Amino acid sequence: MSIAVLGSGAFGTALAITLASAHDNVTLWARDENAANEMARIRENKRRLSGAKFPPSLNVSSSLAESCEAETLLIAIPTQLMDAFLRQNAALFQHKTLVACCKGVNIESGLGPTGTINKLVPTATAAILTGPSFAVDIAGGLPTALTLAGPEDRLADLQEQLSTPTLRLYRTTDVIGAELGGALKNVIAIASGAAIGAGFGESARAAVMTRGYAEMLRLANALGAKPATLSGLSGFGDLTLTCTSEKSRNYRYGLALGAGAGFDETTTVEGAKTAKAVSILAQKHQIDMPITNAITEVLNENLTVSEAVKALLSRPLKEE
Ligand SMILES: NC(=O)c1ccc[n+]([C@@H]2O[C@H](COP(=O)([O-])OP(=O)(O)OC[C@H]3O[C@@H](n4cnc5c(N)ncnc54)[C@H](O)[C@@H]3O)[C@@H](O)[C@H]2O)c1
Ligand SMILES: O=P(O)(O)OC[C@H](O)CO
Repeated sequence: MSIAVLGSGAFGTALAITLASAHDNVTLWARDENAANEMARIRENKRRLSGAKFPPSLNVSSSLAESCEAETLLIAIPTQLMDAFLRQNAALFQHKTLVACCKGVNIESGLGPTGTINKLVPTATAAILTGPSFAVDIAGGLPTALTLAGPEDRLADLQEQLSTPTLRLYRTTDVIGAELGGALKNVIAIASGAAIGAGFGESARAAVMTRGYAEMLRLANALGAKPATLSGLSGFGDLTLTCTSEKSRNYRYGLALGAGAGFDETTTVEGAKTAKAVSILAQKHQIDMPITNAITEVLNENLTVSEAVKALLSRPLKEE
C-alpha cells in the first residue's frame, strides 16, 4: 500500500516520519520545489519541524501528480486553504481515499474538512484523522492515540494502514463528531489561553474548559454527532491537551490575546477563523455557544477579554 502526505507543515511532516518508519512507500509532498529538494538532501524539515530526522525510506517530492499516484492521500494543510487546494487539483483526487488531517470549519462554506472533500471531490472516499497530538511528539516516536473517522467499508483497512507502533488509531464512522471535536476545541483553547493570559487563573480556565465542552456537545448533537465521539480522543482528549499546553499554538495565541501581547500572524491558529465560522453555524442552528461567541467578539475587536468575561459572568443563572 502506498501513502502520500500532501502538505509539509509540522503535522504533515510528523505523520510522514512516523508512517515511513513503519511502512514502505511513503511520500511527503511539498509545494515548494526548493524546500522539497532541501528536505530530501538534509533529511529534515528545518523550517517546520526542526530536529526530527527523516527515516531513510521517506520519499520527498514537489510533484503533486507523482505524489497522487499513491493509493491513500493524507491532506495536511490548514482548513481554510483546503477548499482552494481541492478545487485547483480536483482532477488528481478522483476516486482516491483522501484523509483530512486538519481541524477547523471553513469560514465561507461552514463545512468541515470532510464536508469540503465530499462537496468538491464527490468520487473520493473522505476520512479524517484527528485527536490529541503535537507534531513534535509524533515525530519523536512518543506514544500517541488518534481518532480515524470514515466510511465503514474502508475504515478497518485504513486504520491498519495508518497505524504505526507508536501511533495508535481508534476508528469510528462518526465523521461529523470527530471533525467537530477537533475544530471546536481550538476555539476553547484560545479562550483558555486568554483566561490565563489575562490573569484570571486556573479555576477560571477549568470553568472555560468545562462550559466550553458543554457548548461543543450542544452544537455537535444538533449537527448529528454521537455524544460518545465528543467524549473520546477527538473531543475531550484534544480539548484537554490543547487547553493546557503551551505547545499549542491556539492556546499560545489565547495567552497573547489575554495579555494584550502581539502574536506572529503567520502562525497557523485554526481556532481564530473557526470561531467566526462556528458562531455563524451556532446562530443558524440556534445553539447557545457563549464562550465561542465571546471569542468571536474579541477577535472582531468588539470586546476586550475583560469585557467578554464580564459579559459571560453576568448572564442569567442557570442549571448545569
Ligand atoms: N502541528 C501540530 O502539532 C498539529 C497536530 C495535529 C493537527 N494539526 C493540524 O494540522 C493542520 C496543519 O497544521 P500544521 O501544524 O502542519 O501547520 P503549519 O503551519 O506547520 O504548516 C502548514 C503547511 O501548509 C502548507 N500549505 C499552505 N497552503 C498550501 C497550499 N495551498 N498547498 C499546499 N500546501 C500548503 C504550508 O506550506 C505549510 O507547510 C492544521 O489543521 C492543524 O490543526 C497540527
Ligand atoms: O498547535 P495547535 O493549537 O494547532 O494544536 C495542535 C493539535 O491540534 C493538538 O492536538
